[in-house]
Amino acid sequence: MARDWSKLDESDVRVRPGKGTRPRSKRRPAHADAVTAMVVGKDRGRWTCAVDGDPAHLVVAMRARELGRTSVVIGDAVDVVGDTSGAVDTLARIVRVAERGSVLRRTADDTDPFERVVVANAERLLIVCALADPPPRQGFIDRCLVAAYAGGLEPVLCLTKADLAEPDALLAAYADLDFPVVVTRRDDEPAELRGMLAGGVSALVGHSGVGKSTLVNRLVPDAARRTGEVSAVGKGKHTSVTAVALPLPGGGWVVDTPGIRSFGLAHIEPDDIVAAFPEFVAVAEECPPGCGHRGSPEDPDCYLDSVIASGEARPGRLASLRRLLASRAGAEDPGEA
Ligand SMILES: Nc1nc2c(ncn2[C@@H]2O[C@H](COP(=O)(O)OP(=O)(O)OP(=O)(O)O)[C@@H](O)[C@H]2O)c(=O)[nH]1
Ligand SMILES: [Zn+2]
Repeated sequence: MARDWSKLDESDVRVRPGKGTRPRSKRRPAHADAVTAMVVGKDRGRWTCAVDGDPAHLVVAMRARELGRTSVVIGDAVDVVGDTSGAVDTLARIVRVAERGSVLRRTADDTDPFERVVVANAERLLIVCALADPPPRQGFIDRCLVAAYAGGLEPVLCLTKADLAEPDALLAAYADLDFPVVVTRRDDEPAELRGMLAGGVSALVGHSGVGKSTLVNRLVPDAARRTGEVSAVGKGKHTSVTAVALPLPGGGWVVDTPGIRSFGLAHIEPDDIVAAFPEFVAVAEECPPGCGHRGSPEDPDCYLDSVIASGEARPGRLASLRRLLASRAGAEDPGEA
């Protein structure tokens, strides 16, 4: 997703053919007065941006014409010009979008064949999964992990409804993956989770009914009001909010992603997943070209097993890695994740 901004600035140069001795191009100032902001809401061609990341300084902006159809999503770091006071009925302009540090893509579906980025620059992906009601689905968690690792986000697994079932079996299933797991229940303060989410942007995913709203309302005391506010600023109230970043009282943001039921994994290469398992990276380069690293029977010449044989990695790590590779390949849980 790296963009070359020097190139993009050249779209500022307007060439007028056939005007005699007039200068054939005019270089506009490169928006020296721009302020930087984080996109926290998106609704029908209007973006809500927090100037300098300040949740109290929200500005509604449109996309400057020179950006064309450049994608601008929640979490993007943007440069904004024009009236950036945030006063009612003002409209600023987004003139630049910074290179993204991480991306979360939703999967293509019937209404849109492209895997679009829904959240940019999130530090972590909070995978919310109920221990019961609805029953946990490991296939879903695995696909979320693939999306997180490949997109450059740190996964955090949040197991909810601990009053209904024990977390032991799920904890065991992920013990080899070395990412943080937190267990919550509605009648407990989510203090540990609060600590994990402090600072940076956390994107939240989970099936309907797992307790995301319950959690968000706990973490962001005025979440309901803010959701309305962000969608209402400047344009009147709309209901079609796709994703919204909500400020955490202790700093940082949570992004709920309603409607995101699965992630786009089609563009992900096996090596993108291996990259999240440092002890296998070097050896993976010795595999035959195009190796999917899944071992027999899919990749009988895969070299990763040698790391286990030499004792440099735990067998559980390779098993977990291969489970994720299978998940990416759609071997498990095909269709909806
Ligand atoms: N027993 C129990 N029920 C819970 C817990 N957390 C949430 N629930 C219940 O589970 C149901 C779904 O919770 P929500 O917070 O609405 O779930 P959600 O993930 O936001 O669901 P959607 O809005 O459909 O995406 C509600 O009836 C909650 O009261 C919990 O820790 N224990
Ligand atoms: Zn291999």
